Amino acid sequence: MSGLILSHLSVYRGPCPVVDDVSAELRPGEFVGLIGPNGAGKTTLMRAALGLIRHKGASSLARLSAAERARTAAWLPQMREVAWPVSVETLVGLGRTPHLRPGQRMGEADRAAIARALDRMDLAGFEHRRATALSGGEQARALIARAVAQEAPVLIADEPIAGLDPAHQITTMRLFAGLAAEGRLVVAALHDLGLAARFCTRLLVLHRGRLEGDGPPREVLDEAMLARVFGLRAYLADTPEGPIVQPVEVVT
Ligand SMILES: Nc1ncnc2c1ncn2[C@@H]1O[C@H](COP(=O)(O)OP(=O)(O)OP(=O)(O)O)[C@@H](O)[C@H]1O
Repeated sequence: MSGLILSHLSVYRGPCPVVDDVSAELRPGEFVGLIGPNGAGKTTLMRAALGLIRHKGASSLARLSAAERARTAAWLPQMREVAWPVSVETLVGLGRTPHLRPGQRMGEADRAAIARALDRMDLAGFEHRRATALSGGEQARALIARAVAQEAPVLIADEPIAGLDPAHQITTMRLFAGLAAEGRLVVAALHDLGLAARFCTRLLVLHRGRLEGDGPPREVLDEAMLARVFGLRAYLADTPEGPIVQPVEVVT
């Protein structure tokens, strides 16, 4: 299975880097949470890692041809609006495109991958619904299902649980942790520090474009970092269910 190696990755917007010299080796089997305040550079870092925008330094994914990259990495962008009035099954089926030759019809394996992804995102029974007629959270789940149906070795997701209800946030985080446990690399930008701490195996902290922390959640999420990077005071505890990180107050 593939990982992702970032080497001195920088992205400039004008004279200023919004991603500044980021290096990291992300391995198969990891569920990596990319955390940082608004504007820290998370989306820009992921897009550069995928080779979607100009950057300096290197990303192992950006070096692949477009066809190889589509088979290697599934990408779930931040914007979740579905524009086409197709069925949910057709939408999720688009995730299989990298596996098909031009003009090739989907086969049994593709249909099974679509059914698995629908089931994992709690969308069984939605197959024939029009995607544009789903609620915002249901559309978000259908788009996650499309990315999951790709069954690529790497899944990169920008705020995948934004807009989902609490139960579906947890099931999605559990699904991503399960995909990582199967040997895939999952990278997700996340704002919910509590869920990131509980489900991710590793957190990368981005602050003003720079990597300010990298390691297991309970090593990375300490009082000093939360105050400095997020301007937060949080309740931190270890429980049999995993770590609890609950923001309590803004540090002024
Ligand atoms: N096309 C662009 N042109 C100029 N500046 C940009 C562009 N896209 C992003 N930026 C700037 O780059 C910085 C990083 O943006 P980015 O979207 O990567 O942040 P983010 O960490 O994903 O934020 P959020 O949590 O709000 O989604 C921000 O200051 C943003 O204003």
